[in-house]
This record gives sequence, structure tokens and C-alpha cells, in this order.
Amino acid sequence: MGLVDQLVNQPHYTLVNQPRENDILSHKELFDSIPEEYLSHKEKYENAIRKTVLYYRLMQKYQNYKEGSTILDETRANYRNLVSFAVFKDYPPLMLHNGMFIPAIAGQGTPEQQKHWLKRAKNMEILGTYAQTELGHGTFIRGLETTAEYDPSTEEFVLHSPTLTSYKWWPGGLGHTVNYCVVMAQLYIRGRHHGMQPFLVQLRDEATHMPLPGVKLGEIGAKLGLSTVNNGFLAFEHHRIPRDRMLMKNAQVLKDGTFVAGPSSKLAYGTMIYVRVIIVNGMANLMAKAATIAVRYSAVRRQSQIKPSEPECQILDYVTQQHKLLICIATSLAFSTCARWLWDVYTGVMGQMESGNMDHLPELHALACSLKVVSTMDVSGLVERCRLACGGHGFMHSSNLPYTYGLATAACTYEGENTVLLLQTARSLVKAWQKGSKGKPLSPTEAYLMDKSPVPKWENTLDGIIAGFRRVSAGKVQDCVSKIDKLVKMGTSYEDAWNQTSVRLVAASEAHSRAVILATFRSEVSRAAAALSPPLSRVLHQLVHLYCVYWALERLGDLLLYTSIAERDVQELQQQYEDLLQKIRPNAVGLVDAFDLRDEILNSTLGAYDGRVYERLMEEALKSPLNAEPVNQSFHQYLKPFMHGKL
Ligand SMILES: CCCCCCCCCCCCCCCC(=O)SCCNC(=O)CCNC(=O)[C@H](O)C(C)(C)COP(=O)(O)OP(=O)(O)OC[C@H]1O[C@@H](n2cnc3c(N)ncnc32)[C@H](O)[C@@H]1OP(=O)(O)O
Ligand SMILES: Cc1cc2nc3c(=O)[nH]c(=O)nc-3n(C[C@H](O)[C@H](O)[C@H](O)COP(=O)(O)OP(=O)(O)OC[C@H]3O[C@@H](n4cnc5c(N)ncnc54)[C@H](O)[C@@H]3O)c2cc1C
Repeated sequence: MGLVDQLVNQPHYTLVNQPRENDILSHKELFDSIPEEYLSHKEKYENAIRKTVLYYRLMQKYQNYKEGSTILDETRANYRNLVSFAVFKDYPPLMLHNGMFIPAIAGQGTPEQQKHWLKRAKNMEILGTYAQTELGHGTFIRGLETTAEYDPSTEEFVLHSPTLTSYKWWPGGLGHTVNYCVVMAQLYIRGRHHGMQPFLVQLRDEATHMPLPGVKLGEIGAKLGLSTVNNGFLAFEHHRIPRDRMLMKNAQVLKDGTFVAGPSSKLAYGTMIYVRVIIVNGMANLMAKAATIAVRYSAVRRQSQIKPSEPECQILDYVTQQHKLLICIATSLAFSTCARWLWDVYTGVMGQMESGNMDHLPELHALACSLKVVSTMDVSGLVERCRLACGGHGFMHSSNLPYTYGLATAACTYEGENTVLLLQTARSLVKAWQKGSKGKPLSPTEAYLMDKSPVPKWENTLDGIIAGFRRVSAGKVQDCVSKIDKLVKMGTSYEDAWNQTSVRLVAASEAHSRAVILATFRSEVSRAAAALSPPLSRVLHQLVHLYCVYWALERLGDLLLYTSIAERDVQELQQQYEDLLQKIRPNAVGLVDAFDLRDEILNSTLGAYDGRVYERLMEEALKSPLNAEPVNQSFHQYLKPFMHGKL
């Protein structure tokens, strides 16, 4: 489907768009009579499990989940995530079951292992998570301490957590929910280290759910958000598992302990690439949700007057409010187009790798890293901006903006902390620069780095801005390479030179990402718009234009350094931007309505379609348990004696 069909004609994910009787969201038992904010930590988790079971039963009933459905279906069905947001304001305890446990088996298991375990996992006969991070290590995977020692005499692996810092720490659902998991552990055979490998490990008895002997489990405690994900810890005490529990699609261990290496040790990291690709689309969904809430509220809320002689105006009529929010609409579209484009790159590379061609894996890794970073960074910042744009009511949990912020900002850390991933992309860019400088061909998304033509006259057009961002990226990469070379010539080690240049490397990596995103957004919309009505095509091009001009103004310093942009161009750009705000304002509400997110999915007093904001805020307030009685018992217990000098 082209971009705009997905926007305008977007059929709700089949679950929510089926005839009423089949509509998962029509099952009111899925929703909370008492807002979960008023539940205890333990009650929240137990309530989330209650809803999870209901939700998945309905999913299985309505979704006629096809056995062996490809990961692609999962990704395109990302709207299911939005439906699950309707039921769970935070992520469900089984987020990792679908989000990583199943993909890890699909991506790392042999056909036989997939056949056996995927069926059980998809039918929810077993529940799993992905346990890689440890108390002492998250980023530096090679530093992870959990060991898997192969014992050829019994054809078993012995899993062990040698230190407190080796305890697996963070995996979603690990605390009390799942009974299996994919554990990433350092493989040793006869004392020889064979790198990080994936192991499918049973953690709890399938009947009693008790932890198995040699397995220590628990949850890690309260967090900023994702309060129902049940992130947990796991330690092994010389825990034995059969040889066939190592997921052996890439590397194998034969019965006698012979290790057969895969085509690349990095294939064991494949699940992370997949999730980073998925996260970009997830961010687009989160942005659509927050933009819908904030724009609709800004159309309902009237505050102050633009002219003393006129009544209070919609706050959306303030240009500052348009500046805050219209970029959010464009950002959601930008990341949903980039997500689909990145998914096609991903499936293409996976297809090539199936036939042994690994050539494009490094480019995919670099793209997945940089787009995961920029989408999570931008959306976290803009969701917080949506909250602030709604004033006090945005601070209410019932607005659903604080929860949405928690979901977005968590993604800046998980699946690869953002700084670290930008440095990964920088590594790829520096290597590309060095390769290109020797006349070797570069990958399609990095080829612009070798554009040695003279810096052209700046043009305030989409082509001009996109070309400008490419100049910025290429210039930054070149500066990094020069600084590293200079330091190395002065006797600094390459590693120290890299570290001393890392602030610039991160900036170069972000600039590269912006160049890729602007170009992809623009080309994807142009492709889709050709099949659209002129009015629709016009508004979408306005959003692309707004997005490009917004980021040009946000990155003026870089453009002034690396392009020929002049003061008069900047003045003109600023005027272009303000003109675009004015043009898009009349369509703002229509555009967020076109995200087509039902009230149950928005889960927001401020964003409901009927605009009854004040009535909903009051309805939610009255649900507070404190409002059940006019005088709380603490008055008699504490305040009254205190106020009468008796405490
Ligand atoms: C509503 C909102 C969202 C909705 C969306 C829902 C999503 C569905 C739910 C999921 C929810 C997730 C919940 C969190 C789940 C966790 O967080 S799981 C744990 C995630 N952990 C990480 O990502 C760890 C991050 N760290 C790393 O990846 C690695 O340490 C680093 C940073 C890549 C460095 O690793 P390293 O071994 O030191 O590698 P390094 O020496 O830097 O590089 C060696 C080579 O390997 C390459 N390489 C490194 N990694 C890779 C890779 N992955 N692939 C290919 N090549 C690689 C490098 O490019 C380099 O290549 P060369 O330059 O040498 O050619
Ligand atoms: C909500 C949530 C859910 C999660 N779910 C899971 C899960 O299901 N399974 C799982 O395995 N893990 C999970 N994680 C863990 C997550 O993957 C790690 O937190 C993440 O990889 C970062 O590692 P860390 O926490 O050890 O931070 P560190 O790596 O210790 O990072 C701390 C700081 O050090 C900096 N730093 C680290 N290395 C470098 C470097 N080489 N260069 C420059 N700076 C560096 C970072 O930029 C950061 O500022 C989850 C985390 C969160 C927050």
C-alpha cells in the first residue's frame, strides 16, 4: 500500500476494524473500571496479566493467527501494538514474548527447532523473553559474563552466573511471567571460548510455574514507565540443558563438542537488528497517538484572546502552538515512511543472507542503528512537547501523554543505547569514507559521501535542503577522519583518537541519519502522491516541506559551516516555515483524524473524538478512591491531633 492509502484509507488493523461483534475493543472487560494509577505495584501487574490473557484469547479468536506467519506479518501488524495500548497504557508483560522471544527463535533456530518451538510459542503454550543484558553489562556484549560450558560426556550445556554482575537484568516478563527464555551466553568448549551464542532455556516448571533447580528469578522493581512489563533478573547455578537447546541456525556444536562457526559471529546479534527496525515504526505510531491527543485538545481548548475585541481563541490558532505540534504530524509520517522503507531493506538483506550473501549486512546494521536512534530521540522529545503544549491537563495520567512519553523514552535506551548505536553508524561512515577515498564503490545510502563537486549555490528548495544535509554529513565525516588521522600521526593510538573524536562522530552519524530520513520521506511521499487527489497530494507535500524546512532551521549552524547558505536564505526559510504553518493549520485536525486512532487506543481524556474534554477530566477525577469519602481517615488520625497540638 502506498503511503497515503496507509494514512487516509488505513484500514484499522484487522482486529479493530472487523464487524462490531468481532471487535476486540468492544470487549469492555478488557478495560479498567478503576484507573490502574490507583492500583498497587503488585495489583497493576496482576491486572495486566488478567487483561493479557483476555487480550490474547480474543487475538487468537479474531485474528485467525496463521501458524508460521512471517515476521513481516508481525511488522506490518504493528497496529496490534496500538490496540494493545488500548488495553495496556504501558506495555503488556508479554511484550518480549512477541517482540523478541519469537523473532529470536525464528531468526536463530534451525528449521527443526523453529518447527518445534515456534508452534508452542505462537500458541502461547510457552511464554518467553530475550535475556542478554546483565547487571554489569548492557552495551558491551562481548563483556557479558553468563557462561555456557559444553559437556560432551552428557551432551549438555552447563549455564552458570559466576558473579552478581553476571545476573541477567532487565528482560521483560522475566520476573514472574515467562517460563522460557532465549539466553545469550559465552560458549566454552574444553576451555576454549566460542563467542556469544543463543540458548533456549526453560526457567519454570510448566505445571507449577516454580523456578527450576539452579534457576534464580525475580523482578527488578519500580521504573520510570512500563510498570507492567515485569522486567526481571535471572541467575543460573550450574544449570544443565540438553545440547539441542542451543539455537543452531548460524553456529553449531556437534555431539562430540566440535564447534562449527557460522558465516559471521555477528549473526547471533540478528534479533537486535530486527527489533531496531521494528522500533522505527513503533515510534511513528506513538507520535501519531501523541499528535492526535495534543492537536485535538488544542482545537477544543480556548484560552486568552488574539484580539481584545474577540472571544477566547482555540490555542491551535497561536502560531507558537502550531510550531510545537504540526512538526509532530509530519514526524509521524516521516518515520512511518522510513520504517516501511527500512523494513524492505531488512527483508532484502535477510533474503540475500539466506543465500549466503552477507555484503549488505553492515549497511543494514548502520541504518537500523541510526534510524532507531533518531526516531526514538525525536519522538521522545516531541511527545514531551505534546504534553507541555497541553498545559496542566497534559500532566494528568488520564491524558495518556505521560505514559506515552515513558514508552518512547524507554526506547532511547533499550535495544542499544542511543549514543552507542550512533557510534556504530559512525564506524560504518568512517570506513565508507576510507573505502571511497581509495576509489572503491560505496553502499547506496553512503555513496553521497564521495561527492567531491564544489559546494553549489544554496537553494531554498527540497532538493537544496536535502543536498545541504548530505554536505553536512560528508563534511562532518571528513572532519572526523582528518582529526583521527592527525592524532594518530601525533602518536595517539587509533582507539584513543577515536574516543577523543567521538563527540564529533556522534554528530556526523546523526547528520547522516537526517539526510537519509529527509530523502526517504520526500521520495516515498512523491511516489505515493502521484496516485492521490490534488488536495491530498498538496497537503502531504506541505508536510514534507514543513519537515525539511523545520530541520534546516534546527541545524542552521551545520548548514552555515558546510554549505553556501547565506543570511538572506535563512530569512527566506524562516518565512517559508511560517507560511507553511498557516497553510497546514486548517487541515491539522483532519490530518490527525486520518491517523484513524480510535478513542480506546488513544485512551485519553484530552484526545477523544467527541472533544468532551472537561466532562472526561471530571469523570476520571471522580474515579480517584480518595473521592469516595468527603473526609479521609488521615484527618482524624493525624491532622486533627496535629492541628490541636496533640501530635
Ligand atoms: C511503541 C514503541 C516501540 C514499539 C516497538 C515494539 C518492538 C517490539 C518489542 C521489543 C522491546 C525491546 C525491549 C528491549 C530488549 C533489549 O534491550 S535486548 C538487549 C539489547 N542490547 C543491545 O542492543 C546491546 C547494544 N550493544 C551492541 O549491539 C554491541 O555491543 C555493539 C555496540 C554493536 C558493539 O559490539 P561489539 O561486539 O563491540 O562490536 P564492535 O567491535 O563495535 O563491531 C564489530 C563489528 O560487528 C558489527 N556489528 C555489531 N553489531 C552488529 C549487529 N547487530 N549486526 C551486524 N553487525 C554488527 C560492527 O558493525 C563491526 O563491524 P566492523 O566495523 O568490524 O566491520
Ligand atoms: C525499559 C527497558 C527494557 C529492557 N528490556 C530488555 C530485555 O528485554 N532484554 C535485554 O536483554 N535487555 C533489556 N534492556 C536492557 C537494555 O538493552 C540496556 O539497558 C541497554 O543495552 C543499555 O545498556 P546498559 O543499561 O548497560 O547501559 P551502559 O551500556 O552501561 O550505558 C550507560 C552509559 O554509558 C555510555 N556508554 C556505554 N558504552 C559506551 C561506548 N562504547 N561508547 C560511549 N559511551 C558508552 C552510554 O552511552 C550511556 O550513556 C531493557 C532496558 C530498558 C530500559
